[in-house]
Amino acid sequence: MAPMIIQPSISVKTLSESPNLKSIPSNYVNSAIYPSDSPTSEPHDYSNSIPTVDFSQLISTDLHQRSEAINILNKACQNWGFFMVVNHGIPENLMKGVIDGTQGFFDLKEEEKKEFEGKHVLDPIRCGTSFNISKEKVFFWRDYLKVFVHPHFHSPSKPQGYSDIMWEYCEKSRQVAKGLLDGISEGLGLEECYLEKALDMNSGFQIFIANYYPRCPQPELALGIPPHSDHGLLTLIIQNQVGGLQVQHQGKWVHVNALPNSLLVNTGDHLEIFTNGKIKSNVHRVVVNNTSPRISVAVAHGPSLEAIVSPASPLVQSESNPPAYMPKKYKDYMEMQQSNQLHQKSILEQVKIHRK
Ligand SMILES: O=C(O)CCC(=O)C(=O)O
Ligand SMILES: [Fe+2]
Repeated sequence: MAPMIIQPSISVKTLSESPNLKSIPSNYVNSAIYPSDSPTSEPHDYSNSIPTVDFSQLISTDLHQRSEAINILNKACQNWGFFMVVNHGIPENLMKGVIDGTQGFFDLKEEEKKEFEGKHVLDPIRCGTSFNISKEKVFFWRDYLKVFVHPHFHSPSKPQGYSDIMWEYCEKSRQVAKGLLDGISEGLGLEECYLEKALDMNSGFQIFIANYYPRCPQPELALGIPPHSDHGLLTLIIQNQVGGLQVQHQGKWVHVNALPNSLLVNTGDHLEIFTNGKIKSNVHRVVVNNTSPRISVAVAHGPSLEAIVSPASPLVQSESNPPAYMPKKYKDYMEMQQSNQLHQKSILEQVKIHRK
């Protein structure tokens, strides 16, 4: 008998909890549509070479230590677009609290979660399943909650205590993102605060994305999130000890084995635009498994939604290195990414200037 088709009006968490689910519905089979994206292509074992940035060195008053950390950070951005951050100062129990609160959110009843469903991609609180079910033919094995947390803080009213913990975590996460962006600015030969000022980071857009990837009976056929890049500047990710994130490096998939209590950091499309391609946004995906549900929280940091972003003028030269991206309002870019299908760097391609 052909597997049933399920319209995802319910969460994939609820679907995965249905008794005797031995196979996935056919409209979750990603391998049919994107065979090259499918998790069966073996990840490359580069995991031990993922760069690590020591945040305490980056903010050290010892100039030698700081310049060494800036060097590691900038190489990581240019060669990988991905790195782990240790000694970041975010308390372990706060990170655990965020993950526990997120579990509590996804454990709410379907009717309770419906309250936070949202209608439009610019609604400040939105939960759902897959990425964009109105555009997708095949769905992803993932439920999400997306909340705008800066410059105006929003949060779902349930579960109890989640809002406070989200607020505290997002504040701390912004401090780490600022330290990293200052270091990136300096590494590019700009003033430390150049990027912060140019992109009006005091009103910077910060979004809290909680992801739930349930156990999957046929993990080799499904995907948690397809290969994509994030829209902002930097995304900071934590997870519940369960792996699944893979990053693309030199054309190969690398499985991320996170160091305990580290933050996982991705470069986003706006860092690529701002640096005129010197730093590329990282392409990553999430694979699922048959044994343990995975929870991740990705907090993305971007320019002000009103900022019109183009390559930074000190990083372009009209003759040798002309601007390679068209100016675009960040809000319009974000809206475009969220309203389409998520696939590779398809939105960035639309602002790229192709010269002959
Ligand atoms: O779950 C993860 O580790 C990554 C999630 C992700 O890529 C995203 O939310 O954009
Ligand atoms: Fe992502």
